[in-house]
Amino acid sequence: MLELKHISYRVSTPDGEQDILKDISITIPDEKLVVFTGPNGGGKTTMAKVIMGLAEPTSGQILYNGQDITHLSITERARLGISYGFQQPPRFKGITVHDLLLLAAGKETLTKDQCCQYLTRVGLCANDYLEREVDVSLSGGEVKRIEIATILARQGSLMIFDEPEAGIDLWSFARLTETFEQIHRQHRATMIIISHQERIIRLADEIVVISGGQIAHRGNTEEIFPLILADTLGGCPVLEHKEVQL
Ligand SMILES: Nc1ncnc2c1ncn2[C@@H]1O[C@H](COP(=O)(O)OP(=O)(O)OP(=O)(O)O)[C@@H](O)[C@H]1O
Repeated sequence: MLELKHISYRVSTPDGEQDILKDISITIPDEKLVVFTGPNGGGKTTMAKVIMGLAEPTSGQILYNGQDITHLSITERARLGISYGFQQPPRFKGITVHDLLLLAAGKETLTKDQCCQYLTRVGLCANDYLEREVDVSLSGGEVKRIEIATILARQGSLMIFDEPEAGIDLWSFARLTETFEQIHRQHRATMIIISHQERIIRLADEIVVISGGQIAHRGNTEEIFPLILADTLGGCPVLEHKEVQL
């Protein structure tokens, strides 16, 4: 179980202090699939980074399976089974896809068949990719899919995916959503997926709408979808009282 208690995250900007996360408390039970969604800049990625240890909260506490992990390093959290797939994954010159899968799986060897199983889940063929370097020669969508494959290879207990749909073609996306469904059905891990994609949102046990650094809404698909659909007009205080000529 993951528990965030009164988490705040404040940064200094040229315009002064800015509260990116404001007193967020949430409990995510084991084996649930929870989707964080909401408007751009709402604080979703920051939440994920705080959970993974990439950003230290200004105040509050994070518990994982009862253990206080607030001040643990990324490596220590990874050892506890927490893994995070970046919105924009890094590239590793000189490291092949096979090396990365091996590192992620924490094993001395992986057969081609095993690598193939992870890569197929994200729509990649081991024959084409295993010996390729994870460098600038790969497209954004390829790097993204390789990173997701490494998270699958890690087999952690809490997997956080940051916009897994970004840059991924429809065919690979369909396979990926099936993979999320399968992990969920087989109770293999807790998943937090940051997403704007209806198909992923519909997989969730719970949808958490994060806006303005706070949890704006929480609920299941039936409760949250109408709210998302009704809130498509947005709002801009500058334009509020003016007719815009386009
Ligand atoms: N270190 C920082 N310094 C200044 N501003 C920051 C910092 N980190 C995050 N922000 C700001 O905090 C807000 C929330 O960012 P975050 O990336 O968490 O949003 P998000 O909900 O994931 O957005 P998106 O849907 O666009 O990915 C944004 O306005 C961002 O510019």
